[in-house]
Amino acid sequence: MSVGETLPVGTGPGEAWTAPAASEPLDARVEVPGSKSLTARYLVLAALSETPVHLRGGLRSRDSALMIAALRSLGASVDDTGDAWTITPGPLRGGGDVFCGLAGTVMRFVPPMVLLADGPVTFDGDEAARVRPMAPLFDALRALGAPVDDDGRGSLPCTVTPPDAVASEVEVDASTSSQFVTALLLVAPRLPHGLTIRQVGARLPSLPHIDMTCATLREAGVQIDQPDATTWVVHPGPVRLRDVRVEPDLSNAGPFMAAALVAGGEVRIPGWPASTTQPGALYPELLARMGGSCSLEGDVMTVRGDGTIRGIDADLSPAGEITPTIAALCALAEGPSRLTGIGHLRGHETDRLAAIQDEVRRLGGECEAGDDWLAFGGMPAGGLHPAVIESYEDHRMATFGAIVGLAVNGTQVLNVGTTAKTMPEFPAMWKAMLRP
Ligand SMILES: O=C(O)C1=C[C@@H](OP(=O)(O)O)[C@@H](O)[C@H](O)C1
Ligand SMILES: C=C(OP(=O)(O)O)C(=O)O
Repeated sequence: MSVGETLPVGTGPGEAWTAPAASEPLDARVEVPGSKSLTARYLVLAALSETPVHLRGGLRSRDSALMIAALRSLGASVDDTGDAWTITPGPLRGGGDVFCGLAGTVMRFVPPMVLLADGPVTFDGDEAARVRPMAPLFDALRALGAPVDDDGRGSLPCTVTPPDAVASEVEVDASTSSQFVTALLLVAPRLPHGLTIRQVGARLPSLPHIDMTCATLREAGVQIDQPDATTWVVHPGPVRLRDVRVEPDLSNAGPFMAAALVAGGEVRIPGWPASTTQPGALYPELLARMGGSCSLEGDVMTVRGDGTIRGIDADLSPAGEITPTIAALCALAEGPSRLTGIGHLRGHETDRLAAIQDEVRRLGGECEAGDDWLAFGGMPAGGLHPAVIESYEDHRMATFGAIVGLAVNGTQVLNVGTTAKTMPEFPAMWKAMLRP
C-alpha cells in the first residue's frame, strides 16, 4: 500500500473531519517526522551520487513516495522498506513518465535531471499541479540547450529532452519560487562545465531553502562559490553524498507548537537541530512575539502559552510555507496582524492568500489579501464561529483548520487526509497531542 491510498474514515475527499477542541491546557511531547525538503534533496543527490547512500529518518509521505517513484523511473534503485533507506544510483535513463502529484519538489527538482539522461522524460501531476508556475524553469532548461515541450502553457504537463550540448551559465527568474534555483543547483555539479546560475527576478523568496540546497551539496563534496547574493557558481565534479540522517520537519512541527499558544500549556518537540537551514527555525522567535515562550534544552524545543495570542507584523518571505500556521494564530489573536512578502504563495498547493482570506471570513473573522500580503483584524468581539473549513488539497490549509478548531468548538475540516502530502499521521498525532 502506498501512502494516501487508504485513509481513515472521515478524512478523505469530500469528508468532513471534526477538529478536536482543546478542553484543557496541553502537556504533550510530539515527535515530528523527517523534513520534506531535506528528504527530497538527499534523495536527488543520492541518485546523482557515485556510490549507494543510506538515508535515515527520511519522511514517509506522498511527496516522498512520488520523488522515489520519479528517481526509480530515471534509473536509480531505492529500497525504502526499512528504517534506513538505500539509494543505489544508476545511469540516468529517459523514456519514462514521471507523475509529480502536487509536489513542488518533484515537479521542479526532477526535470533538470533530464539534462543527464539518455532520452526524453514526460512530467505531469494532479489537476492542481497544472496551474503551479513552471515557465521560469522551462526557460532555463531551454537556455541550457534542452528542448521543453509544454504546448506553450508554462506549466505541467511537459516533455523535457536531453540536449546535444549543455551551456555553462544560465539566468532564472525565481521570484515565484526558490525551487527553480534549487532545481538547477542540484544537477549543476554533474554538468560537464558545472553551472553558474544568476537569479534575475525582482525578488527571491525562501532564501533558507536555497541555503539548504547549498548545504546539502557541500555535504556531498560539491564546491559552490557565491560571488553575490543572487549568483551561484557550482564547480563540476562528482557528487559523493555519505550516509545521512534527516532532521525533523520544523515546518510540520509548527501546528503543534502553535497549539500551545491557542490551548495554553506546553508542547515539547524532541530532535530540534542545534543549527539548521530549515525555515521553521523562525518559529521560536515568531511565536515569542505572538505571546508564547520557546526554550531549547538539549534537543527539546518547549513551547508554552497561556491561551492569549498577540497580533504580529511579519515579513514571511524567507519562510512562506509557515504562513498558513501563523495565519491561524493571527485569526485568533487579540489584535490586528499583517503578513508580508508572500505573493508567491498564490502559486503554492493552492492560492494560499485567497484561501486564507476566504476561510478566515467563513469563520466570521476579518481578513484581506493583497498582491503579496495578508491583513487580519484579529478575533472579533463575539469570537469566531464554527465552520466547515475547505482545505483545497493543501496540507497546510488542513492544519490551519485544525489549529483554529482548538479554540472554535465544532470546526470541521474537509479532506484532512490531504495532510498525507507531508504528514500522513497528522490526524492521529493531533488527537494524541490532546490526549497524551
Ligand atoms: O525547496 C523546498 O524544499 C521548498 C521551497 C519553498 O518553495 P517556494 O520558494 O516555492 O515557496 C517552500 O515553500 C516549499 O515548501 C519547499
Ligand atoms: C509550498 C509547499 O510545498 P511544495 O514543495 O509542493 O512547493 C509546502 O509544503 O508548503
